[in-house]
Amino acid sequence: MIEIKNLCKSFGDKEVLKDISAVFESGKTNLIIGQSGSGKTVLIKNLVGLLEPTGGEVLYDGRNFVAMDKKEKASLRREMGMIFQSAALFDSMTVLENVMFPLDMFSSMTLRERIHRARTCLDRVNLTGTDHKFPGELSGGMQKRVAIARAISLNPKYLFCDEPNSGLDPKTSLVIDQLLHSITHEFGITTIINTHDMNSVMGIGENIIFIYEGHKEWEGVSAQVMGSDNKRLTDFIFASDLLKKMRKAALEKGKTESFTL
Ligand SMILES: Nc1ncnc2c1ncn2[C@@H]1O[C@H](COP(=O)(O)OP(=O)(O)OP(=O)(O)O)[C@@H](O)[C@H]1O
Repeated sequence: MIEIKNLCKSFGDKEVLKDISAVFESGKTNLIIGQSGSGKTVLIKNLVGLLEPTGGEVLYDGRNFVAMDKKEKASLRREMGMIFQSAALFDSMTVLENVMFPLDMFSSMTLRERIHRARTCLDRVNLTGTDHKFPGELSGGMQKRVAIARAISLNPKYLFCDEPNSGLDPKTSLVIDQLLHSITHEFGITTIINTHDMNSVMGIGENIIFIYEGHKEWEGVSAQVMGSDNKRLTDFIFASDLLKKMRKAALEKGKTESFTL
């Protein structure tokens, strides 16, 4: 579980995160949503230590990350997996080498054990047999799955995903969402996903934090989005006329709980 308490972040006079408190539970897909520029990436960067908060606490299962020294932070970082917007794979390395990279860097496993572990992770994301391919030979969805395999190679307790569906078609995005969801449940990971994807919100939003201009405007689960009377949230989620009409029709039929995009 990750808990943030009164988190603030400013750049000079510019206040980007304003007193955000939230709990991200383990074994759940926690989503951070919000308009472009609302502060989602800055929030994730504060969580993983790429930025220092101006105020507040970040607690990893009770351990205050902000107050840790460099060595303690480095050790906690080994419990984190990260998936970036672009899959951020090493183009000159094979798929297997990419997945082995964190193991090479941070584990004391033998070569045989590292290969075995990397292959197990590739099997888990349905990429058996792609060991010797290079990222450039794979589709965008397959590259994301390699990135997921790499992110779980060290058995992370915490998984951070920045826009995991960017650049993917809706069907492939669903595959990635389902994979992240099932891995999260299977291994009891605290997963935090920064997303714009409304299918993800409705499909895997087990805990949703909606950030508006740097503050937490709303939180809930996907089944509560539809019936919410928070106008900023519904304007954001149901941005197009088509979605507004679908929401209206579903509300009229009283189908707020079962609505999916
Ligand atoms: N290093 C920085 N220095 C100054 N301002 C920054 C810095 N990083 C981010 N910001 C500002 O913080 C605000 C929030 O940015 P952030 O990248 O978190 O938005 P976002 O919600 O992730 O947007 P998007 O969905 O487009 O990625 C923006 O106004 C941005 O310009």
